[in-house]
Formats: sequence, C-alpha cells, structure tokens
Amino acid sequence: MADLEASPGNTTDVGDFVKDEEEELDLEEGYEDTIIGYPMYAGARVEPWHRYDTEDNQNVLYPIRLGEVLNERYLVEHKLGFGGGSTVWMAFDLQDKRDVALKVMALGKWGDNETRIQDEIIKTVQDTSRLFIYTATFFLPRDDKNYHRVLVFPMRGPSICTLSLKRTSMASRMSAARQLLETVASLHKSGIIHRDLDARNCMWGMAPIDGLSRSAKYELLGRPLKQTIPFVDLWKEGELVSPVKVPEDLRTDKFYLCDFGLAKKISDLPTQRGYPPMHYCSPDRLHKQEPSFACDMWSYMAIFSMLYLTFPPFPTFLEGGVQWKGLYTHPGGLDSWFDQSQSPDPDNDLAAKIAYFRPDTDLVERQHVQSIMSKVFVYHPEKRPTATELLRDPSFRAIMDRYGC
Ligand SMILES: Nc1ncnc2c1ncn2[C@@H]1O[C@H](COP(=O)(O)OP(=O)(O)OP(=O)(O)O)[C@@H](O)[C@H]1O
Repeated sequence: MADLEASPGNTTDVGDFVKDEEEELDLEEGYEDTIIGYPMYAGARVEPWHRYDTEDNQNVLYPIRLGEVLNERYLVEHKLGFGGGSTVWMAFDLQDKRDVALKVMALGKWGDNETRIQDEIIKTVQDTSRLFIYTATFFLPRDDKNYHRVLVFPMRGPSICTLSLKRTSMASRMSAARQLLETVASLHKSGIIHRDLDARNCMWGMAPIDGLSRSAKYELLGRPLKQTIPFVDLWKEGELVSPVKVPEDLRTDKFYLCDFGLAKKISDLPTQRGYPPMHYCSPDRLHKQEPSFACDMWSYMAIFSMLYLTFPPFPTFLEGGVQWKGLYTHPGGLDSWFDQSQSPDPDNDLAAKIAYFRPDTDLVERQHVQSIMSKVFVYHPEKRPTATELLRDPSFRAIMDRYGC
C-alpha cells in the first residue's frame, strides 16, 4: 500500500462521465439482486435526480462534484452511498491527510436528529467503538440562505450483502452477529432505540488506504462513473456518481452500526415518522405501535438470519395477534398474517428454511438456530428477549461457541 504520491496531487482525474445512454441507464436505473426468486435488495446505484429539485421537496439534497474542496479542507474523491436523508462521499482530509466519509445531510429535520442522538450516545453509551460516531461537523450554505449539515466520519465499509456473505467464513459472520448484538445491548442500556436496523446500516471495517494516490484508490475501489445532475436547473454544479466497491481483501472483521437518523431515546416524545425496510420491520411497527427496544430485536434477528442463512429476513409470521388487526401502515398492505384460519406450510416453516439454506449443518446446530429465531420472531413485542437476554441465551451461546466467537 506504500504509494506515496499525495492524493490531492492529481487534480484532473476525478472519474469518468457516462459515454452513452446505456451507461446512463446503468447509473440511474434500479437493480435487483435475487436469490432463487426472492428479492434481496432493490435499489438504484445513485440517488434520483429529482431529490436535487427544490420544488415540492423539503428534503432537498446538496449538489456536489468530484474534485470539489468542501469547508476548505475535504477534497471529494469518490461516492460512498446515499440514503433517505443524505449523500455520503469519500473525501481526502487535506489537513489530517486521511480519507474520511462526509455525510451531507438533506435539508429538513433528519440531520438535527442524527446529531442530537449521536451527542447523546457520546455522553451515555459506554462502548462506542462499533458505532459510527462523527468526528467533526460543518455547514454548507445554499444560495437561498439555508444550510446543509455535514457530518465527518472515519471511512468504513462495505455493508453486508448476500453475494459477499456467501464468500465470507461462518466464523466472521457469527462474530459480526455477536458484535452487533453487543452493540444493540449497549445502546438499549443507555435508553436508545435505533429504529432502523437493516443490512445497509451494518458495515464491516475497512483497512486504511490514505497513503495511496487517487489513481491507486480508483484502481482498488472502482473508477467513479458520473453524470451531471440532469433536468434540474441547479444553483450550483453537481453530479450523480456511482459508489465505491470495496474489495473483500480490504475488509476487516470489525462490525459497525451506522445511521442514527431515526434513533430516539425511549423517553423522547413524540416519535417522528420512519421505518426500516419492510423485511426488517417488526409487525408491531407496521401496525402503528410505538417503537420499542423489542422492534430493534426483531430487526436484529432479521440481520442475524441474513448473516446465518445469507437469506433475507424471514418474511412470514409465526403466531397470531389480535390488537393490531386493521392498523397496517402501508397502503394496500395485507393483514393476512392475522388470519387465524391459515395453517402453517410445513415445507416453508423456519426449520425447513434453515435446512434448505444451510444443508451443511447438523441437526443440533439447526435446532439451536431455530430456537434463537423463534424466540425473537414473535408478534408480541413484550415476549421477545432483550439484547442482554439473547446474549446469554444457551442456544445463542452454543452457536457462538461452535464458530469460535
Ligand atoms: N462512514 C462511512 N464509510 C463508508 N460508507 C458509508 C459511511 N457512512 C455511510 N456510508 C454509506 O452511505 C450509505 C448511506 O448512509 P446512511 O445510511 O447513514 O444515510 P441515510 O441518509 O441516513 O440513510 P437512511 O435512508 O438509511 O436513513 C450507507 O448505506 C453506506 O453505504
């Protein structure tokens, strides 16, 4: 990794503009990663252009170009990702000579909540070493006198996805499961609910590449493919840029939790709207119940099942419930899980799924995993174990022991 050409020395090469319509579509269009017919993750490589349009948009994004220096300090070199409330850029900190992640918040309240909760975490959570905690913050002004908040983080990545999990050892995957549960337990101990535990917010660590030239970084992480933001009459130039692809050999085994945009103190009132993606969202949240620590536990188990089975979160429900009938939050959504007359499909139940996705395991291991999952995937939030209880659960411990974690 000892390429000493200083990163900012190269001022010309800041990625490739799309050459034709095919590349443009490749950049903008959604893709779907599927496994035996189950959608794993659907999404676009870049944020939709209309999120830069101020019309009817209270959460407008800040336009950025590769090669720009933000706050007279951060040279933007690549894209790391985007979410509902931000774009995230890889930048070279010209002062400290290291790579950082810049989370450039959209206008609106999300950025304020994330900073407020992060400050709360810094004050109250004992071990923050596996949480994405900002190291600095600054503001970027718009032409209309509004300001975008920017949070500076150490660079991490990549987040978990089916394909890379299949190539990852069980020891690393189960170590990630244990680390994440400990992280959730320490957040809960401080009275904080994350509310958005999903695979995109769980990331491996990444070996530093600060010493490399930009071209060497592009060689490792992929060259940015970019397009000037189309259709919007922008007050400042900006680009839609494809994100980095972190090679597996740069990944470390440390497992992090990010994105506190929806997080809240259990005592906070009222709760702002927002849900994790459907596969990770507990039935109580989908049925307008107030968020609780137990919602995080459901989402945690969905991530555990990703890590263990490399399969998306369990899409069906195990028991009936009464009080949520008719309260479904998503228009057109089904209350079919509630139908007590439905009988379970034995080929499709938990045990069958575990056996299908992990034919390499023995019966004892499968029974432990089934026991763990069925304790958490229950309708009634008050019946789910807490993070601390699950860490002590004999089946959870047996699985961790088996994989040396
Ligand atoms: N420190 C980091 N290092 C590397 N990549 C990061 C970092 N922080 C964020 N990312 C990437 O940017 C993406 C968006 O970040 P994040 O989830 O924090 O944004 P958000 O706008 O709060 O999203 P959401 O819609 O989930 O609330 C992440 O999924 C991840 O791919």
